[in-house]
Amino acid sequence: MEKEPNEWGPKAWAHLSAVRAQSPLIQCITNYVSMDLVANTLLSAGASPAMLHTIEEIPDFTPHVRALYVNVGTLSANWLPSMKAAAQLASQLGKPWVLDPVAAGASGFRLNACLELVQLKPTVIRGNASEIIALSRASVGPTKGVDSSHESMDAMEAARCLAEASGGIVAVSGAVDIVTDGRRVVGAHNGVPMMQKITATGCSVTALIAAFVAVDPPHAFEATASALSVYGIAGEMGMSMAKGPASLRMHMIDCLHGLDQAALLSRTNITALS
Ligand SMILES: Nc1ncnc2c1ncn2[C@@H]1O[C@H](COP(=O)(O)OP(=O)(O)OP(=O)(O)O)[C@@H](O)[C@H]1O
Ligand SMILES: Cc1ncsc1CCO
Ligand SMILES: [Mg+2]
Repeated sequence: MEKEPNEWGPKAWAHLSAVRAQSPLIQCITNYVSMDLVANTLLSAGASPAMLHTIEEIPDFTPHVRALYVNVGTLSANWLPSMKAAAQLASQLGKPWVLDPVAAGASGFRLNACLELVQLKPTVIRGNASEIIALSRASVGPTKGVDSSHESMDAMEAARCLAEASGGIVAVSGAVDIVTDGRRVVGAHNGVPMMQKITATGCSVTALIAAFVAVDPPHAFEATASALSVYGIAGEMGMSMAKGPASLRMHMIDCLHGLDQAALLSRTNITALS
């Protein structure tokens, strides 16, 4: 899609600059597969990650974080109470929290866990198309597990419904990243297909959304679209040096760390979809 010059480049730069200046502390209750890439993505963006998940620590630690990130990727029954307790406390304290409903439709247990977490009013939910469709319909179904079997555009209506039902922002990643608050819908057109061949890039962009929302809680919609675009730009710039998924992973971290204003302003590609 042709890029239109608009106000999104400066917004994305303002968010990234604020993360770099403030280094917000982000509590991450995330899956085992993603912990390393999530922490490195947050650090390279300028945020401060902490992977604390045991329930005993939540009353002391969660009040000090700027945002909470909950990801159900390697869910087990003994982790769910921590996720709920941290989400509940974050909500009570007026802190943003962000949900990644990995493989939401893979089992009844996982779907119910995600629906219970949605009841705790996440500021943002970011999933791939299959995850957002499963969550919006509250249905367990044929699934490719953590990967999507739908295009992001197929999930636009599901995303809008879920945003209305949850009262938060919903983002669907894919070739076009869709962001909606139930009324407005924008698409972020950055990124490269090879990002799907690196495990936990989705988990990592959700964590980046938490960092961007942490520095601008009143504008969670804008912060979410900005984070998706910035991560996509790191992918585009990294791809020009990469030989495959493993080196793209490394170059993306470097590019996110080094991303400057000129590159960001010229590459940010966010457009209205409704
Ligand atoms: N076809 C594509 N073109 C460009 N960028 C893409 C494409 N598909 C995915 N991406 C980007 O890759 C990142 C991960 O999105 P994806 O939809 O693969 O997440 P996911 O399925 O939740 O991944 P994971 O579960 O492995 O963390 C996002 O930043 C997204 O914008
Ligand atoms: C592969 C995988 N399995 C559970 S979580 C995860 C990381 C990508 O979502
Ligand atoms: Mg995912």
